[in-house]
Amino acid sequence: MSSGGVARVFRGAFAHSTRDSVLSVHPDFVLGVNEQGKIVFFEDGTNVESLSHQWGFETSDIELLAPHEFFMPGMVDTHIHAPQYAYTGTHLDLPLLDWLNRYTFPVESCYVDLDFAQDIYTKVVKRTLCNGTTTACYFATIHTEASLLLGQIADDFGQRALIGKVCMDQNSMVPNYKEQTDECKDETDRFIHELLKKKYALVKPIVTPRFAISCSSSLLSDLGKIAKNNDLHIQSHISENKEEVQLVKELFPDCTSYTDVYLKHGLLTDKTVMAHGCYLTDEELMIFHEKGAAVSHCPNSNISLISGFLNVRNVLKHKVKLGLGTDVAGGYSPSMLDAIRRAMDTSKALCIQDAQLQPLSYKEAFRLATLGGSEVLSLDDCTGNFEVGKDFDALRVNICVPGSPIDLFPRDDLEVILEKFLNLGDDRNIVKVYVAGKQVVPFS
Ligand SMILES: Nc1nc2[nH]cnc2c(=O)[nH]1
Ligand SMILES: [Zn+2]
Repeated sequence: MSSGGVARVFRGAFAHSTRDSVLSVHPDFVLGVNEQGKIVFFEDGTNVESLSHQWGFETSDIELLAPHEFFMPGMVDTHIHAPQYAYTGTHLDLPLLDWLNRYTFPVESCYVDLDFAQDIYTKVVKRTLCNGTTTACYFATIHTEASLLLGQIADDFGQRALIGKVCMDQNSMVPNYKEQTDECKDETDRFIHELLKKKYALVKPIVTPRFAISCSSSLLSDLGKIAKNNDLHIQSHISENKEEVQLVKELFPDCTSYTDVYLKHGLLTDKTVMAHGCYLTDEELMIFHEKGAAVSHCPNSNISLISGFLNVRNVLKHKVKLGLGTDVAGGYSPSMLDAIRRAMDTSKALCIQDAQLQPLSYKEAFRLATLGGSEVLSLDDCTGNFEVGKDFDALRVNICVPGSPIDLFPRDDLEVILEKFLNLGDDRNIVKVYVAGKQVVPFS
């Protein structure tokens, strides 16, 4: 395409969320992307002639979408365990703490083997990208080299990612899967500095205490300081399961709540994302709000491990930032479309118990999977919707691909098409994926 600051122009249907609107649909819009992958205009299709003069492109160079196609923002998986992809879809017969000891820790300890890591990490990055995850917030394992490899693979395939080397210095059940406190702190420092040194445009480190049960107070404090000194994101788990909440109470008797454990160790900031939160009290949610910390709702995992139901309405009522996570492999699906569906199911299950509650709409679930996720990861200045100035992270969705699981009817408008895709669609319908303006699916 001609120069003048625009590299690609698309025309067709777009759907996204904005700060003011949970769903905004545009049946005929034009969007321009510059060489840096940023959106430079997003306007009504009737403005195409003036835009072509202003930006110096030929209208014949515009990529036109078919009537059964639309663009939506790429989805943000705010919580996924890359190493657990090795056993996704299996081992869902135990509650959280037994599940960790019996299945998770033994598998994660294998990532000292970089060939094994290379295979699984390549597969999880490819699988999530094909399913429309343009941004992923990953837990890796305790191994620095394998965690760096995950960063390299995400960069190679063009996925936007936060990568966490897992920190844990307590593990009585699988004692070979932990580090000494000093070693864990030093390796975390090394991981952060090595990853930052790579200068990957879209891949950054995130400080990752596994959860309060796996970490000594001294390690938690060190990690809080590392995050502060380097202005880094933080991720962990909180209040996922009742047995876990009880154990945290016993391990940290000086703390008034699970939230207080992270708060006292400097781990609750406006760049923190905590997974699950099923049993957070209103007081704890108020602390989340005050600190600007976020919750990752992982509904598939919450049901699969029989952990609990997060009341999304209550989290939103407290104005706590909220997004969705697959939580592979506690959640058996790596697809954010599944997270959207399970979030709506969970909300409806809660409505069965409490008729006063308003169920989550598909529009709200769509927002959580896109703009909400970007807010959770404090990346909403560069991704999450199609606002001018943001990176073009997008899915080109085609409802009528061969073998499509969706049937369209003549009266189906764009909102209906979107709702059908969210409820019935899959990776066959995601014909192209863009991250920061670059086409990353189909793979080159
Ligand atoms: N679902 C889940 N919860 C956790 N809590 C601590 N570690 C984990 C994990 O790997 N998965
Ligand atoms: Zn998790």
